[in-house]
Amino acid sequence: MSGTSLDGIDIALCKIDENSIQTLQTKEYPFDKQIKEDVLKTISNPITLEFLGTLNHKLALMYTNAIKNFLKEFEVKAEKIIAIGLHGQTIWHSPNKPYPFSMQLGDGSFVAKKLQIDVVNDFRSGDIANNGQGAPLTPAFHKSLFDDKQTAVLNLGGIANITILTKEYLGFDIGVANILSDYWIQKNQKTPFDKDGVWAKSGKVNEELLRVLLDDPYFKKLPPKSTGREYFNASWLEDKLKNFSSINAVDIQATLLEFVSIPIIEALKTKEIKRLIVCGGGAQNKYLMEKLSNRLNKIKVIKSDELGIDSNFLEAIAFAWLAFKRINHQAIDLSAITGSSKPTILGAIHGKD
Ligand SMILES: Nc1ncnc2c1ncn2[C@@H]1O[C@H](COP(=O)(O)OP(=O)(O)OP(=O)(O)O)[C@@H](O)[C@H]1O
Ligand SMILES: CC(=O)N[C@H]1[C@@H]2OC[C@@H](O2)[C@@H](O)[C@@H]1O[C@H](C)C(=O)O
Repeated sequence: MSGTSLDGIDIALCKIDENSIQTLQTKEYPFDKQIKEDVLKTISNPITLEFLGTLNHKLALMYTNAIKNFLKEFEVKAEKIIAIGLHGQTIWHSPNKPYPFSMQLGDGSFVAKKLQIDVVNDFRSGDIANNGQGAPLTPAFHKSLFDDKQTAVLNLGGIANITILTKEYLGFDIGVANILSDYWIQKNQKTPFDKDGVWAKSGKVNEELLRVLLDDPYFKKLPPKSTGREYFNASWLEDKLKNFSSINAVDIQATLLEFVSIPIIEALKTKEIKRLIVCGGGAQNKYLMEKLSNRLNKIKVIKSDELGIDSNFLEAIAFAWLAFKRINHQAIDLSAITGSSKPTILGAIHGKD
């Protein structure tokens, strides 16, 4: 799994059967800096088809090398692995246009042939073909793990997505998690992210800017809805900041963190939920977790680690599960989440031979 944060490649080795999933090993590998630049360039600039094809290959090579290292380090033979669930790198997600699509790069055939392991990728196109958003897909996995009717699961990656498991089953992309605060701290403090939310905590929320950020039409849309870096990105933020040149950088960071938490609180306030299980890198942000706990005072906010699932790897584990579903020809019903018209077998198989 490599997600919208472009911060690493998460690998999870899982043993899965119909009724259980066991995670045997996990490890994060670095995301190549030049490839990260190429992905960002692809999202924000016109590029040639040659550039796109080359990036498709470079990502495949990076994933192949990471998996090779993983197998070596944990002494796992390729022939022991039934399949790799390869999310790929989302470069454009456009589910609402007349010709909808979601594009993930990282050539699956290349990875399968080089590693001699079957690969499942392109998990989102089938859902979109059946009139769904193509995202988020992990709610189906959250439901299989935690379905006790009083739970919500929150992923705080680059984008934030929620799964609500009450009498109603709901899931959608809430909005931004770390994309904008990562950008802002990289620009102003030259560090990759705001560790534990310390910088945001030292600033003061600017209510006027907050109102402008929250005024974006995405927050007024009803689910099913999904979004990504092609919408919430550096240009989006810089555009909103045009009339706020006098605010201190640290106060902008504080406002961005508040901007992350408010739509989460809004999404949960009318729901009958007793616990919120948080995963994704943002679960490590102590200040954000503190804020959520304080504001959602009737809801117990925990990290998925407390339930035995490493919060940094829950998405990677989900894609192993999705690959299991594809290999076993099992359709997944995401109609309540993505708005798809029927249960769909998600993913494309690239054989090792
Ligand atoms: N200790 C920490 N304190 C604050 N933030 C953290 C910490 N550790 C990680 N993060 C944040 O988590 C981000 C990475 O999250 P994650 O790996 O879940 O994203 P992703 O999977 O790429 O995104 P998505 O789920 O949108 O595809 C980092 O970019 C950083 O902002
Ligand atoms: C198009 C795309 O890559 N979407 C990601 C992104 O990252 C978080 C959120 O936006 C979610 O919708 C999705 O990822 C997870 C794995 C999902 O499909 O559930």
